[in-house]
Amino acid sequence: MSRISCAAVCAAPTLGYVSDYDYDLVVIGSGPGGQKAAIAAAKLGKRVAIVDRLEMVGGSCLHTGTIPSKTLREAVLYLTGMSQRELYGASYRVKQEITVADLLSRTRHVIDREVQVVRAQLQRNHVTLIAGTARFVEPHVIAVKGSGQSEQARVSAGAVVVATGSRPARPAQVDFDEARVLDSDEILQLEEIPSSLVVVGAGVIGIEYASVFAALGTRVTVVEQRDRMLEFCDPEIVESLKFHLRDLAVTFRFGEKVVDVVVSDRATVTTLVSGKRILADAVMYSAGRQGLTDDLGLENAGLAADERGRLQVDEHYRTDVDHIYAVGDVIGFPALAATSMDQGRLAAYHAFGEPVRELAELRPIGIYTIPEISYCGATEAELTSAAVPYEVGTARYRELARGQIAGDSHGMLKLLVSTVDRRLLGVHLFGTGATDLVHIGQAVMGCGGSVDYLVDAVFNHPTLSEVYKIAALDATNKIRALERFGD
Ligand SMILES: Cc1cc2nc3c(=O)[nH]c(=O)nc-3n(C[C@H](O)[C@H](O)[C@H](O)COP(=O)(O)OP(=O)(O)OC[C@H]3O[C@@H](n4cnc5c(N)ncnc54)[C@H](O)[C@@H]3O)c2cc1C
Ligand SMILES: NC(=O)c1ccc[n+]([C@@H]2O[C@H](COP(=O)([O-])OP(=O)(O)OC[C@H]3O[C@@H](n4cnc5c(N)ncnc54)[C@H](O)[C@@H]3O)[C@@H](O)[C@H]2O)c1
Repeated sequence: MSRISCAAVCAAPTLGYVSDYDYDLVVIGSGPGGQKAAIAAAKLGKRVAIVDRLEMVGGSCLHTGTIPSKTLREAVLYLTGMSQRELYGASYRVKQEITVADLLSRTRHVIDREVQVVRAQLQRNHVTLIAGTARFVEPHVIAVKGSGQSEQARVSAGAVVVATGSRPARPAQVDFDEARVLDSDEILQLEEIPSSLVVVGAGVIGIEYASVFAALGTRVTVVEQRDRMLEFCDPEIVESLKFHLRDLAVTFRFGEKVVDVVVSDRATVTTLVSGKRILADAVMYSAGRQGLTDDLGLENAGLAADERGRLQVDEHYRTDVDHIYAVGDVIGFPALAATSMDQGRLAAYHAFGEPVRELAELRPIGIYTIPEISYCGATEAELTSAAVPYEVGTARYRELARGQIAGDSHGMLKLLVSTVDRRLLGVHLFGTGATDLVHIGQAVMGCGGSVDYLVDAVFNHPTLSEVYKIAALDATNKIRALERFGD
């Protein structure tokens, strides 16, 4: 175990209190939640340490989750030539035989660069990085074990932020062999691209990976116990995604549950409750995640996790023990890198009495399937059940010059607009750049803007952003027609 000290380590607290503890704050876990908690406290002049295994600096977000999966997607889009096929024809490829090495070299490069960024940020904010695995021995005392499993350090802390993240849930009856039967954290270790793959669980992780492998030419079967997938999204957009995935030879088995997976050195057979058997090169489980609290010694801190390893917190991310906070995946929903970062920052502010504003309620969802999906605000189903009258404005990328230039004819935007006061209530996107474009709608809605702003604003041409203007015109044309009918 090593302790990587930073220049001018341990700046004295500036807020007028002197602590007997080694650190004012110790953060356990260096993922997005932990990083932002540590830096926020350091910016307040606190003495901060963050504990994680050296090879995990940046968290599972950086090593097995968000960043590698998004980089893999980008590599697949580029090498398969998929996003250019509308322009150059169905047989267009940048590389004929794509190997795991081709894909992983890009992923490795991005991870290495990002680790450097995280370490540099911690260093320049004078956060001490303690390498190892942390465990509570007392509510204010944390023992750190190195790779040899022996205790290497003991540190005391005025406040603690637990940001230990999550791991994939693994059903006990399935024999994960790290070669053909894998969970979603292990999928990046595949030695070759499978020609067929069973994905168990059609949550966000399952569907993102299903679309990446389908784009690579793998025959994918998705098994999902519920009757539908991504039920929180706009059903029309989910239908469009399913259409695209089926077109890439994805088979969906909804309302089906896996009972058994048998593996040999050549293949796997997945058996469903209905009796169906699916032969495939590999199986990936993406059937939910479990908070990482098993070995944290929570009992020594006066805490307990629920059956899914999660810690309960109040609105300030404080656990039942006043000086211990928890953020990120370890507190469960929404379990996103996006939200974990802000939770970390807010927890640190609260711990040191810094005034905070609550996070804006309006939060975007981004799903990096191929094509991607993103939305913000209300869905049609929510507005209908709340009896809020609205009109829909729709625009398709194929109507945009930029859509033609980019070779995306299937992309679309749906705007949901109040017919009472013309406020924007929801935006739903499908296609190229959806996860970026959503922020235009988010900003307008966040400022209480109306559809008229989008009609009157001048947009750069040719851009995909113009999709907002066309959808806004569509919505206002419909509203006007109805109003005229009313007169
Ligand atoms: C495949 C996949 C794709 C995803 N895609 C997205 C996406 O596109 N957008 C998005 O917003 N979110 C996405 N997520 C979710 C996102 O990755 C997580 O929400 C985020 O990483 C949670 O951050 P965290 O701070 O809770 O910690 P994590 O990133 O989970 O990191 C926790 C860290 O704590 C460390 N740790 C654990 N126990 C200890 C201990 N006892 N001592 C010391 N250190 C410890 C671990 O080593 C790890 O480094 C994805 C997740 C997966 C799995
Ligand atoms: N783009 C993003 O924002 C992004 C990307 C990936 C992951 N994430 C986050 O990661 C978290 C975990 O995602 P996830 O997809 O693993 O979990 P999930 O809980 O969302 O989905 C798991 C799915 O597996 C199904 N399932 C469970 N057991 C099954 C069985 N035996 N047979 C068939 N189906 C089964 C469940 O019904 C469920 O639909 C989510 O909270 C998500 O927000 C976010």
